[in-house]
Amino acid sequence: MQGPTVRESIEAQVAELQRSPPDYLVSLKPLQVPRTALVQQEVMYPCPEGGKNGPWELNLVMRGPPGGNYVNELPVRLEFNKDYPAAAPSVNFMCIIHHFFLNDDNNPFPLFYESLRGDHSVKNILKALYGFLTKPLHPCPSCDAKFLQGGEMNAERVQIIESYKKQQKYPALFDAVTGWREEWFQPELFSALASKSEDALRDLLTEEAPGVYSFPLFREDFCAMFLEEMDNFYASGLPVRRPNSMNNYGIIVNEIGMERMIDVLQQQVLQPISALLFGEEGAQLDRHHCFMVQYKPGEDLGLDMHTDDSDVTYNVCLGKEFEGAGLTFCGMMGAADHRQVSHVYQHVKGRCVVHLGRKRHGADDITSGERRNLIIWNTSLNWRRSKAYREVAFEQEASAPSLQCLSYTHDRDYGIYKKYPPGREGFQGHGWCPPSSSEYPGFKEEPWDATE
Ligand SMILES: O=C(O)CCC(=O)C(=O)O
Ligand SMILES: [Fe+2]
Repeated sequence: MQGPTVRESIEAQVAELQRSPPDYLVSLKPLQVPRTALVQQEVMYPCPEGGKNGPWELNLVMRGPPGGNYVNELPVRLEFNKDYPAAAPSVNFMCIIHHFFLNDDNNPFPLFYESLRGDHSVKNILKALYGFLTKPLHPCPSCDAKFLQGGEMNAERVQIIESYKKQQKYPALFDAVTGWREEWFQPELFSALASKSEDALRDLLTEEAPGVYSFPLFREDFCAMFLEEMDNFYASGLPVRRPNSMNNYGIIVNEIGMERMIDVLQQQVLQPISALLFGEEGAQLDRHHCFMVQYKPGEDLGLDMHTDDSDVTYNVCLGKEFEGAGLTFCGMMGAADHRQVSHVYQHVKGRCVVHLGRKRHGADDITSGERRNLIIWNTSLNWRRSKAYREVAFEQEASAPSLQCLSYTHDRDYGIYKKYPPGREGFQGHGWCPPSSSEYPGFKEEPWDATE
């Protein structure tokens, strides 16, 4: 007689947990086969139907102890493979969390897995995770202090979100249980998604340039409502987290309570489009960084050429009225034409542009009015683990870069061609691009001490 399969043994544990969940478990989804699997360091997709040999993923939501620093709902994913239970599942926090014992990818330090002492039952892992949210993994004065510091950062973030709950103008924008309303979307997009037809979706996509697509996303009244909510947050006086070091204006919407709502948008709307357009990078979107940028004369005007720390980027224009502010695209990071201009996209309110994060792009200066765009940087766990992601090959550039594609934050030859924008002179001499093996014939590096 055969014993239970790995899958059956995990499912039996899930059923038991559903029957008698610990207090800290908020919800537990059924075990499922992920969209992608990593085979021999390459992303393979889709996972074999039925998932007889794994991998499997278990998605759950839990919280830390009452009165502690992790009282918010925390989505967690456990990834199992066929070597379970000998091999522990990998644990991923699928959300923003500040915790000293998590690495940059939100995976617990190896010490966490050691603390399981070989007991890889789901129940024991959840118990250990609850402990992880309660006390330092490694008690010593230095770790105690860093654990507390991470915890306080987390609690401060949660506190801002909680305070804003009472002041939201449009609570529907934060209600991930009801989710995204049909009337917020451009009707043709909603119908294409509802039909689940790839052809219908494809018909809505305009290829603006190689690897750059646009499609109708939000209705104008939704854009207006969203902007009103952002202005309402600014007026609340609560601290605003800026999108990145290059933006003095704008806001990370995941920091004001929209993170779970963006999860829903990612899975219901962005995922099918990404899978259609970008078979590897977009096959399985797992996490996101979502923010609104804003530009107007007298404030930030545009954004230097760059690549995003995103696998698939969605960028939708919310308004208001403006002139200038094109989005200039160049080549893919590492490609011979990385710094050759490819296309200048003109934003249209409600319309979304989608591209790989590794496509070099920059926002041209606005000349009048005000522009606000909502940007979603999507990342894929398996794509980031793959060899293709980790080992970017840099080809030799064929010729000098297009002037529009030069980046003062990235390039070693910016000053050879252009004057640094006022206040940005300090970047001179700090560029890394192109790497020395990729220089075009006749490449000249700007000197460290050149002034203008
Ligand atoms: O302003 C835009 O439309 C693009 C901004 C952007 O590329 C970014 O924030 O990464
Ligand atoms: Fe960008």
